[in-house]
Amino acid sequence: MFISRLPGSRGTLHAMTNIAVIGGGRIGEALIAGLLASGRDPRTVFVSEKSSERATQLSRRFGIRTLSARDAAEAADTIVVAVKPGDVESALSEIGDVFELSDNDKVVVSLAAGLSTSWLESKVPAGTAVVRVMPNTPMLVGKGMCVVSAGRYATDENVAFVSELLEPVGRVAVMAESALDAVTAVSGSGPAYFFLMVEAMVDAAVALGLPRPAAMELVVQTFLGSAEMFLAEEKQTGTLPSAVASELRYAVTSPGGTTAAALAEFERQGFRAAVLDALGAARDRSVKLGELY
Ligand SMILES: NC(=O)C1=CN([C@@H]2O[C@H](COP(=O)(O)OP(=O)(O)OC[C@H]3O[C@@H](n4cnc5c(N)ncnc54)[C@H](O)[C@@H]3O)[C@@H](O)[C@H]2O)C=CC1
Ligand SMILES: O=C(O)[C@@H]1CCC=N1
Repeated sequence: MFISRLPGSRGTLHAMTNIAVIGGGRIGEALIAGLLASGRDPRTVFVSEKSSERATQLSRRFGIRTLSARDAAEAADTIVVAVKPGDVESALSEIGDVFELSDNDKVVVSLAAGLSTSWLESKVPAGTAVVRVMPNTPMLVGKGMCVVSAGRYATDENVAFVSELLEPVGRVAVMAESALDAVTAVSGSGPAYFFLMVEAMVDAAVALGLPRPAAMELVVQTFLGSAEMFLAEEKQTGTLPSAVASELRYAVTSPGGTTAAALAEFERQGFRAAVLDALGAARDRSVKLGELY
């Protein structure tokens, strides 16, 4: 069910592949920025964006062409749909006849939360290869987490192709589609939980009398360094068991010390229960989004 690859193991398969990104919003931009920062030729990326102001911004920022959804899809082998779930149907209808007219097999990659591959397949000509991906915004800096699931007509080659296309923007895992609602709750929405924690800690630090810029530096560097410790462990041992989190936490927690006092307060305030309920709510919302359209 789970094949995970570290970034950096990319091949050359995608050097010449044209990619159409339909929807140049936050996640579309993160993908484009990550792909270009990794060395992809801007002439191989097209964006279609409803807002002309946004389209101009993207084209200026990245030196890529902005086209209509139909023209972008026609020019590309890989069509990435990066619009809100409620806009996916109309975006796909705009490119409808491109599949029939084209002599190459195009792959449709949906980044939309909640929408199943079977629903997506019902909006494109029968037999079209559809791959569902749950990305996250750290793609912007090449540190994304993308989980890839194959639709009914997507071959192993299609999945390998899409995985390789995404490797330059972070880590890629292949999972069964049944996992994707939970994945969305964990890694798709996850950056927002982290940013909330940063905000909360910075505000708390200010309440303790630290200047806000210093508080921000302390918090961000602490999280960055802590995350790097996991990577160091993985590099050293080749695995990342969840017990590593406990061990690293124990190493900070002196008996009767400051950390133990803080952790006891987190437990008293129901921190773990809040996390459990929050991720459950995100998972349920993803399921619901799939039923809405
Ligand atoms: N923002 C995030 O962190 C993540 C978002 N996603 C998924 O990515 C999709 C996009 O989300 P965001 O980028 O946050 O939304 P967004 O609202 O920032 O971007 C969507 C963009 O699509 C454009 N658009 C709408 N219909 C269009 C059409 N027919 N043709 C061309 N452009 C069109 C809009 O003008 C807008 O700029 C959603 O389906 C969401 O579930 C998935 C993972 C993470
Ligand atoms: O909030 C959302 O619906 C999207 C999907 C995952 C992250 N952002």
